[in-house]
Amino acid sequence: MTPAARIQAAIEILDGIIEAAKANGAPADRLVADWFKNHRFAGSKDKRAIREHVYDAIRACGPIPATGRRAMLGLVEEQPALRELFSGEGYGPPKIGKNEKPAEGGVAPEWLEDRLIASAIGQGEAEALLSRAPLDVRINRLKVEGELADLPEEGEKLALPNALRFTSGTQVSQWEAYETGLIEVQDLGSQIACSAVGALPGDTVIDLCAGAGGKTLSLAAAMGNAGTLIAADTDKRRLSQLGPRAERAGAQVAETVLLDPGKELEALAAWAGTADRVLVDAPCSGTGTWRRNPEARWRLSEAELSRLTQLQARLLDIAAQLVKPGGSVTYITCSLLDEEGAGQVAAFLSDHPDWQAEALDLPLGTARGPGVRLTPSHDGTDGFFIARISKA
Ligand SMILES: C[S@@+](CC[C@H](N)C(=O)[O-])C[C@H]1O[C@@H](n2cnc3c(N)ncnc32)[C@H](O)[C@@H]1O
Repeated sequence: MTPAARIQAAIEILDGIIEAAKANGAPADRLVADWFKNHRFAGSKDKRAIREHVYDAIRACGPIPATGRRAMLGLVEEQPALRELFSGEGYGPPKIGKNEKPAEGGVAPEWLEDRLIASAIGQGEAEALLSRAPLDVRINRLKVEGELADLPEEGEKLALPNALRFTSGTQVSQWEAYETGLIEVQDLGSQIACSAVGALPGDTVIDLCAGAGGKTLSLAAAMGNAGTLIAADTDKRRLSQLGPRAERAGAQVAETVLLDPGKELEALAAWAGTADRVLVDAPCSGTGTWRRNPEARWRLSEAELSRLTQLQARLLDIAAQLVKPGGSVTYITCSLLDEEGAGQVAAFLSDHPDWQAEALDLPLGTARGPGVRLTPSHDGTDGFFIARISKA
C-alpha cells in the first residue's frame, strides 16, 4: 500500500470507530483487527502504519469528531507532513478543500475536561493521559523463586520488586515465560493497587469486582495460595476467563461467584462478616486508562458517569458488610476523577463514622483525600485512586 492509501484506510477505520463509540458498539481494537481481516492485501508494515495513524488521530481529537476524515485532518494539524498525502491520487484521500475543517483538538469533551480540572488534573497531567503506555509485567511468585532468567528482552526494574517494564507494543504474550505463567501482563499502577490490599497467606479475601481476574491472580500470589480467595463479578463472560488464567498462573482460587446485579449480597451471604480483606475494583469511567483506550473519552457521558458513581457507592456498602471486625476494604478505581475516588470514599466515611481511612505505605503516588492517587505523568503508571478503610 502507498502511504496515501494507508491514510485512506485509517480514515475508513476511524469512521467505524466513531459510529461504534456513538452506539456503544465494538471497541476500536476489534474494529482495527476486523478491517485487517477483511483486507488481506495489507502487509505487516501497512498494518503497523495504519494502526498508528488511527490511534494518533483518536488522540488528536478531544470531543468525538464528525467523521474519520475530519479526525485525520485533526492529526494533520499535529503532523503537517501528512498534508501532501491528501493528493486525490491512486487510493489516497481526496485533496483537502479550502473550507474543510479539522476536528476539534483538546484532551476530552469539554464537560469532561472541566471534571478533570475540578479534580486537580492540570494540563501536563491531562496530556500525559494521551501518551503511549509502556508494557509492564508482574513476575509470578507462585512459579518463580529468585531471579527470573532468560527473558527475550531485559526489562526495566520498577518500584515494586516483582514489576518489570518493556516498551509499548512488546509482544510479551508470545514469550515462553508468559505461556508458562511465569509472568503476567499488569500495569505497575494495578500491581501497586493490589499490594495496598495487604493480603497475607491464610486470609479470607473477596475480590468483589474480579472481572477476568487480573487482580485476583495478583492476590493469590500475595497469599502464596494459602487461604480463601473468592472472585465475584456480575459478568459471566469475564468471570469465566479466570479459570484458564488461574491454571496457567498456578493460582488457586477457592471459588468464582457470579453475582446478580442488585442482589450481590445474596450470593455472598456465606461470607458476610467473615473476610479479612475485600477488594472493590469498582467499575468506573476509566479516565486513568486513556493511554491504552483513548477512544474511551468519546464514549463516556454525564449520565453514564452518574450511574457509575451510584454503583460505586453501593459496592462500597456491600464490601463493608463482608469484612469481619478488624478487616479492611480496599477501594480502587482506574479513574482520576474525585467523584469516583477521593470523593466517593470521603462520602462513605462521613456516612459511616465508625469507619476510618488507613495510612497506606505505597512506593508511588500522591495523597488525595482519604487515599492515594497515581497518575501517568507523576508516577508513570495508569491513573488510579486507592484507599483502604476499616472499622475503627
Ligand atoms: C474495573 S473492572 C474489574 C477489573 C478486574 N478486577 C481486573 O483486575 O481485571 C470492574 C468490574 O466490576 C464488575 N461489576 C459491575 N457491576 C458489578 C456489581 N454490581 N457487582 C460486582 N461486580 C460488578 C464489572 O463486570 C467489571 O468486571
